[in-house]
Amino acid sequence: MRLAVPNKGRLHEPTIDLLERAGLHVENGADRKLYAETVDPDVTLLFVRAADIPEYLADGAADLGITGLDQVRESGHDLADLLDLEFGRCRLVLAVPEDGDVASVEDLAGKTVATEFPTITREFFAETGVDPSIVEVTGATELTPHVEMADAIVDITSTGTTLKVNRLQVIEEVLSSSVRLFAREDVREEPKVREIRTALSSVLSADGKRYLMMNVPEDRLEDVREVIPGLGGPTVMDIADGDGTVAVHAVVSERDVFETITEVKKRGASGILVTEIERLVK
Ligand SMILES: Nc1ncnc2c1ncn2[C@@H]1O[C@H](COP(=O)(O)OP(=O)(O)OP(=O)(O)O)[C@@H](O)[C@H]1O
Ligand SMILES: O=P(O)(O)OC[C@H]1O[C@H](OP(=O)(O)OP(=O)(O)O)[C@H](O)[C@@H]1O
Ligand SMILES: [Mg+2]
Repeated sequence: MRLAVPNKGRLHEPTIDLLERAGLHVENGADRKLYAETVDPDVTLLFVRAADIPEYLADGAADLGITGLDQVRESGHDLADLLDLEFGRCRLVLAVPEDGDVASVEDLAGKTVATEFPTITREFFAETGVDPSIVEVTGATELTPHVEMADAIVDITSTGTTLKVNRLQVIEEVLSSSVRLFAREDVREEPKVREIRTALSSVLSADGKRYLMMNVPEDRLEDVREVIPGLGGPTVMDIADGDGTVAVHAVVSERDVFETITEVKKRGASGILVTEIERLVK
């Protein structure tokens, strides 16, 4: 099974980091290598440009891929969107000069729009019934309205800084994107694909969660139970020679940890331990 991942750019590091945390350790993945083996003999990584990943999947050169939804939409390929990996969040927006004469989509009739995403942009305008000319660029799109190349742009924004610096304002959102695990439709049900999806999902489920362990006098157990927000009920275990004390383990949200500790202590808990969770398979 081949998994295509971004070879550089902002998506490379978080992708490798996620694979490592999911236990899919990358072997011999030295810089400049175009592919690498993983700890799983059945999974090979291909290092490819984020924009090319959909094509690799559609061609059958790779079975799975990690890239932005924007890239898959732009490619026009029909791929299975298996899991939102919750990074690379951005919006594709239609933006115009702050002090210009375009204030709405309708004002773009007969005008020009510059973009790195011509397919998505054409689809967007096809739905509006307005038909501007589309100029394709491969970067620095925000410059084009200032050099009379375009009247508007369709480009990525996340913090909004680049638009602001270039005195551009958003008039429409075209697409909301994030990085996802994609598969070719014909392999989506394969056991190995499910296994990889579960491993990645378990890392996301563990994010922001802590494992809480404590000793509780048996006769206070119900009081303690009441204040543990937990994922399902807590696990209660007998302690050998516990002398009326049981061990209580629970998964709680990181933001609830402080208050939970205060509350369980009040109710007689002792020996409280908090640890990080690497993965949580539901
Ligand atoms: N400012 C941003 N904030 C969040 N996500 C972004 C941002 N810019 C791009 N992305 C996401 O990252 C993907 C790849 O963008 P990035 O600029 O890292 O790679 P690239 O342009 O392909 O890199 P390179 O041109 O160096 O190969 C985009 O398709 C989008 O999904
Ligand atoms: O809203 P912001 O946080 O300012 O981010 C938006 C900018 O980020 C991306 O550019 P990138 O840094 O990838 O440069 P590139 O055009 O060279 O790919 C995108 O094309 C925008 O220009
Ligand atoms: Mg970029």
